[in-house]
Amino acid sequence: MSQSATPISAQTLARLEATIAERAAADPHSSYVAKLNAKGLPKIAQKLGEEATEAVIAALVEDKAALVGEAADLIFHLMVLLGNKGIPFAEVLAELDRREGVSGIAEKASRPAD
Ligand SMILES: N=c1c2ncn([C@@H]3O[C@H](COP(=O)(O)OP(=O)(O)OP(=O)(O)O)[C@@H](O)[C@H]3O)c2ncn1[C@@H]1O[C@H](COP(=O)(O)O)[C@@H](O)[C@H]1O
Repeated sequence: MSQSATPISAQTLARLEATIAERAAADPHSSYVAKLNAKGLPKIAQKLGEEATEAVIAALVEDKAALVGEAADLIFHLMVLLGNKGIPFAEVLAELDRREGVSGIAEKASRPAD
């Protein structure tokens, strides 16, 4: 892979975000994303909470395969919520990048000087 190529994981999330945006106003009878958006923000938020709980349960019962599935459901529903709120996923990634920079600086500051 060339240095400038987008990593697979980022491509996956970008593709999913585009699909969610495209499906938001589709027919709720043929699209789960459209069905959720038609029900509104409280329903999307409720589903996100349910998926988070299911992920926690899978982790606590040590079912790794189930946890992978629940984690995918959780990320998917988070992306539907962000889409409904008009927040690009890139903003979340930028916030994570910013924190990485902040903690990197804090780490350096806590190290004794040479
Ligand atoms: N990644 C997902 C995805 N993950 C989970 N789900 C759905 O999320 C739901 C969660 O399971 P539940 O049992 O809690 O849901 P449910 O009982 O059907 O839902 P409710 O009646 O409670 O609302 C299931 O219906 C899953 O099919 C998803 N649905 C869609 N996608 C992606 O979104 C794209 C667009 O989907 P459509 O909008 O359906 O075209 C698809 O191509 C996929 O890439």
